[in-house]
Amino acid sequence: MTRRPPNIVAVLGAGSWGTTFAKILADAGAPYGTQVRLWARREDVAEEINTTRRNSRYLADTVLPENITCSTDVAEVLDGAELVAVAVPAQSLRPQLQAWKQLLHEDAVVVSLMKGLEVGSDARMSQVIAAELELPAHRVAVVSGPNLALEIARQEPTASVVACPDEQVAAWIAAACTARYFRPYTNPDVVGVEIGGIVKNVIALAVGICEGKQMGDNTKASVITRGLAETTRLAVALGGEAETMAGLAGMGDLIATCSSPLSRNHTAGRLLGHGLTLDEVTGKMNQTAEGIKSAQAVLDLAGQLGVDMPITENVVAVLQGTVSVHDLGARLLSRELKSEG
Ligand SMILES: NC(=O)C1=CN([C@@H]2O[C@H](COP(=O)(O)OP(=O)(O)OC[C@H]3O[C@@H](n4cnc5c(N)ncnc54)[C@H](O)[C@@H]3O)[C@@H](O)[C@H]2O)C=CC1
Ligand SMILES: O=C(CO)COP(=O)(O)O
Repeated sequence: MTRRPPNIVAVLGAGSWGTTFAKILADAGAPYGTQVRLWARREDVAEEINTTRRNSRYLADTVLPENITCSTDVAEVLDGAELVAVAVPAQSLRPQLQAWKQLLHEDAVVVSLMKGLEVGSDARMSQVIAAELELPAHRVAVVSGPNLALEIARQEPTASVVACPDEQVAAWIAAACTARYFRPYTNPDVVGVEIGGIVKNVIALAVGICEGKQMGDNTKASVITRGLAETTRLAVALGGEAETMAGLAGMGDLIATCSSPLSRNHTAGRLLGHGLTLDEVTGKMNQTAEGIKSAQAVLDLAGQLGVDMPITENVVAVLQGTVSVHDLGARLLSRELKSEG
């Protein structure tokens, strides 16, 4: 039996992706009377959305649908929500979940929109959500793909992936976020989909550094392709599918992030390549570039599993200041010769 669309959905986090995903859910749910409730940390953001239908700090040119309301009161936002999507910076997630736990609807499905790995535990966001909220696997899902928020807010067509081990739940979420400009596919491979989204941020830092150093398209294509190879090795070692890495959440997201000036990770890399320090880069960007913090966690995880991730290793060394951006290209090329596979 097909499950009816959710009456109420909640989106926690009113940054660029949370606000854009709220718009997708609102456009998708409008014919069914779905109400979308967005949680913002800041009162001025909530007030602006409710009174002007805009979130000018993150999505200057977008008018949000009428069936979105925004509040700083998370209890109000979660009340009765059957579907809850979360888009806060990865490193800030765990401490917030305890406060949300008691407020969650008893059957709610929680969807991670985040693309980061937790520093310290090396946990994926779906793992943090399942552990802290004590949810079974069929009530935790991930949405990931080539999804630059600003393009989607402008309603430029894109595809994405909804990952959940329960295929009916994945199909229910996919239906709830299918809009004229947003086409989700389903995939039971949560590990692969999530790892694709996490590691592409680290590879985008490397590509950005190469671009900042005026290196050309051959260099960038080489880093992207070998970046996909190391992402695939990590995903497979964790139990994910190599096939997922050839899809939207793997190659698709990697291409979008490594080629777009809209990507914060790509931009951060480019600024590093121009010679700015890490502090100068983070000071200049007032948005989340997850790869900066996740890179070390990715490398730790790879180390535990005995997975070779040379690009990630070099990005971490640049971020730590032990390798100069001037030496990155040469370091990537001077590795021992081996077969491509
Ligand atoms: N922007 C994009 O195009 C996409 C972003 N993502 C992922 O979505 C997640 C969120 O990213 P964005 O919305 O882009 O970030 P953002 O920087 O645009 O917004 C982050 C939001 O989290 C809030 N926030 C910041 N620190 C917080 C804290 N300590 N506690 C609670 N809330 C806090 C901010 O007020 C803001 O509302 C990231 O994991 C990112 O990788 C995924 C797909 C696309
Ligand atoms: O995940 C994204 C596109 O799919 C957004 O990338 P950035 O976080 O680098 O902007």
